[in-house]
Amino acid sequence: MFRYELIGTDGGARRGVFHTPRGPVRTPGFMPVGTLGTVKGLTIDQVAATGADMILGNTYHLRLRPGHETVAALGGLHKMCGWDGPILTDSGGFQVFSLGAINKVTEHAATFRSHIDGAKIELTPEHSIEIQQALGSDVAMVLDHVIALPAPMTQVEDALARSIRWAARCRVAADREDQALFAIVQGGLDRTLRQQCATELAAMSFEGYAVGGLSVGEPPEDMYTTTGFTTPHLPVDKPRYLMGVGTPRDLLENIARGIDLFDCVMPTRNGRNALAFTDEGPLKLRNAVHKLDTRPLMEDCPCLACRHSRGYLRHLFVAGEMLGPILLSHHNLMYYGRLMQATRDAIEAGEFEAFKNAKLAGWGHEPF
Ligand SMILES: CC(C)(C)OC(=O)NCc1c[nH]c2nc(N)[nH]c(=O)c12
Ligand SMILES: [Zn+2]
Repeated sequence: MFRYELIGTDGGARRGVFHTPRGPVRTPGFMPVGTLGTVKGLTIDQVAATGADMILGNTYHLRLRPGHETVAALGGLHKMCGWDGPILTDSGGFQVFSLGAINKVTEHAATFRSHIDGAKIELTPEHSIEIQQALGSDVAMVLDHVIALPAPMTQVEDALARSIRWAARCRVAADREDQALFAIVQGGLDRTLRQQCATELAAMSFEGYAVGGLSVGEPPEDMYTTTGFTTPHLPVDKPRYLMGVGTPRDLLENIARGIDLFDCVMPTRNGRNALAFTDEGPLKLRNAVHKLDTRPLMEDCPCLACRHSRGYLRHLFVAGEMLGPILLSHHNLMYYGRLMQATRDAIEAGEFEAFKNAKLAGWGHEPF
């Protein structure tokens, strides 16, 4: 049902394919975020046109609205959204700790109040799996205890140990052959904790391994170092997924350290806010400098925005037209999708290092 095929490597970078019942996921690959069953502002066909093989949904959000039973009644997440490719759902671990009015975490569950109607919800590892099975995603994530960094080492260790126990409970509860289960490595920025956690989870059998608890605002170099000493302790024959990451630079630096999959709201959220990703670095399109610029964002980009001038895109944002966020979201996802395609080609050609350095030079120092 699920198999990761390693096609080749170039230094620490891996070229592979993650085979799923709903089709192959080419790696390195980027997953557009479709939190509430929609990649905000784009039709599912426009998302497919960006080259995405797998999209992400969120257990926490869909559990609150419209509810996992409603999604199931509408035929499941694929049918409801009209996406027949692979879907990965996050377990709620991150969202509960970053969105939910968290009351308490016990060994049994993370209990929180809905940010929509204040309803009290008890998210146990078993309930998270139950929701993901009702949504019918192809890849489910274990429920992890995510804590904001920086945090005292005792807290990091306590959350890590609970995350491992919860991962074991998710493994027991997950009984759908057609749904893969990915584990999540936590441990802050600590080498020993990260390696211990990776080793322990690798000894349990999961179809893939995520690195969580990063992209937290720590300096990018600390994230890269942490990824670098974590991935060597993960199975070679399973995909590695760095959650919630990141900028174009983050993607290439982490691919160089053995990461295969990414998800991030950056391209879509920044697209809605008039920031365009290009090979010369990000452009803020509300800036008056673009007012009379007849050039597209990028000459060779096949997206819906690049049929127009920068001046027109600026006008749409200044006028508050809904087309602005739609066009720029499409461009940014196309940019990430084409960056991943070019990366896969560079790894196959054994030219990844030179490719990465050329991209970094073009981007300059992003203000992220
Ligand atoms: C900012 C803090 C440190 C809270 O977490 C992260 O940025 N962590 C990255 C992240 C994104 N999505 C996730 N989903 C889950 N289940 N667990 C995670 O750690 C993450
Ligand atoms: Zn474009």
